[in-house]
Amino acid sequence: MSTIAFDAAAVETGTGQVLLHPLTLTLTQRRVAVIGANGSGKSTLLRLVDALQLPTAGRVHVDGLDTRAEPAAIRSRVGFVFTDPAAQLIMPTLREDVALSLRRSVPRRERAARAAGVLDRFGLTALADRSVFDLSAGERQLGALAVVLAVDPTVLVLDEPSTLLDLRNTLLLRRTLADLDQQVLLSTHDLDLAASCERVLVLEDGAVIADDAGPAAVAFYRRRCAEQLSPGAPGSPGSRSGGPG
Ligand SMILES: Nc1ncnc2c1ncn2[C@@H]1O[C@H](COP(=O)(O)OP(=O)(O)OP(=O)(O)O)[C@@H](O)[C@H]1O
Repeated sequence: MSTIAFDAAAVETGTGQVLLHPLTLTLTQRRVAVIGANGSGKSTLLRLVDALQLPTAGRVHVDGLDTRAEPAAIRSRVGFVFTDPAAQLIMPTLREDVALSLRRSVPRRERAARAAGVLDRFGLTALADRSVFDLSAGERQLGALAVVLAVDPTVLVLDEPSTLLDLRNTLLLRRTLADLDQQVLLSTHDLDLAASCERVLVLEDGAVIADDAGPAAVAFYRRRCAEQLSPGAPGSPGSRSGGPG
């Protein structure tokens, strides 16, 4: 299993806004989820792992590789699935996109068969040659996952992978992730998916406020949200705190 290590890793904008407070932890579990409110810093944390975002302080390592010093080696190891499949799919069809992602690792004569196998695994064979613009959002999201998994990354990072999926495809995604050999780090608002992970980080305002096994962390997060919405809690609807006198 891989090791993702955050060593006082922090992210600040050029204007001094803190997106992620210094974070020190080591992730070695097979399935790790990051949950939290909109804007709490989940995507920022995930992007550090693939060197899409470099820490403005501290370090991030994947299997000993420093994301700052070796971004290319990091990216060949870490597959990143974006929330928006349009950010991932660049070819006219899924078949071409999967074949493109295989161009560095698979000889040309073997690419077609490999691409067909990957698409079949996700139930995408019937859609493989259709224009990606004619696919539904959920079909594109599954396609983007297939494109990234085709090259067999060591670590798979997924930013809200089930946002666009219907129940059947959500279950397909869950089963696919459960069966993978790779280490998986994902952010999600799907608390059932989070609860099925071995370890869950709960983020709030750019800081980890809980770090626990799936069900315990999800229960903590539910309580936290309920407390914040209860009458009189700071920031809750109807709360007068912070408002004009
Ligand atoms: N380059 C940037 N400059 C200023 N603020 C930024 C920048 N990038 C992100 N942010 C802000 O940082 C906060 C965290 O963003 P992030 O995308 O990590 O949140 P998130 O937890 O993934 O949210 P969501 O659940 O809505 O996807 C947000 O308030 C966002 O607006």
